[in-house]
Amino acid sequence: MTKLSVNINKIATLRNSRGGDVPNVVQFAKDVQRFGAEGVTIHPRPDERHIRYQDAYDLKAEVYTEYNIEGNPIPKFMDMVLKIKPTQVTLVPDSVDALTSNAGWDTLKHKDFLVEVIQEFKNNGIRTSIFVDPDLHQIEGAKETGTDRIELYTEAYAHQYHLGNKNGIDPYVSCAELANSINLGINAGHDLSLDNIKFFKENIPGLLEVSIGHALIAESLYLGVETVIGRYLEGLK
Ligand SMILES: CC(=O)[C@@H](O)[C@H](O)COP(=O)(O)O
Ligand SMILES: NCC(=O)COP(=O)(O)O
Repeated sequence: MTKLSVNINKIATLRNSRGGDVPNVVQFAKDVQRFGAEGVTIHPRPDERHIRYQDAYDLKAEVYTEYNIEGNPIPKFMDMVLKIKPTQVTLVPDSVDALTSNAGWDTLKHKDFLVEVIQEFKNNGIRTSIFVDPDLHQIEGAKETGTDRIELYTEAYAHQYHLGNKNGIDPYVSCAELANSINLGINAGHDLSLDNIKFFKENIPGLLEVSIGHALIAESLYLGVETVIGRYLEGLK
């Protein structure tokens, strides 16, 4: 069973573009859970360009499925996560100005830092996951950090799948097999979509959770726009 955690960053992006509260991020989180999502993911960035730190606090009361907060564990982020105590924290090595996440951790180089941060979250009862490239050395390094799970960075898979190269899955299968053999839980995310999710799920053994935002929101627009235009036309009759 693989859980679907819906990343609602894009809802905050849309809200922020008008300065008001439409769409309402908390209401959206309540609705995706009502529609069956098994988790809600947010990835607040230091400039708060989409999800704001206040959103992270406001969501705490309404996320009754798995609450996953992603981000680079800078002091401000750590402080927030330790106060909120979500189900899971996913550590992502973003630079401050990153447009979106673009690399996994170097778990060998940053081992001491990761060990310390992960221990602090685990001491507070928060499950930990670290964002990693599909590289066997990085998976072994992740195990050494004490993390409960890894999140496989799936951008490369999604790109190759889009080009028609199904063997782009191969490094992910190898990493998943290794992770399973050393008792590391497996999550995955980034650029997963309706197009590529089924093949990924079918080939990755032990996939516990996927977090999906960008494509899921774009697909929702396309799948909903016909209905909404019909309703406007009704209203304009
Ligand atoms: C870790 C990851 O792949 C996602 O959290 C992604 O970074 C979403 O963040 P943005 O919505 O800021 O692109
Ligand atoms: N952890 C990945 C995530 O939350 C969503 O990534 P994307 O679907 O917006 O690329």
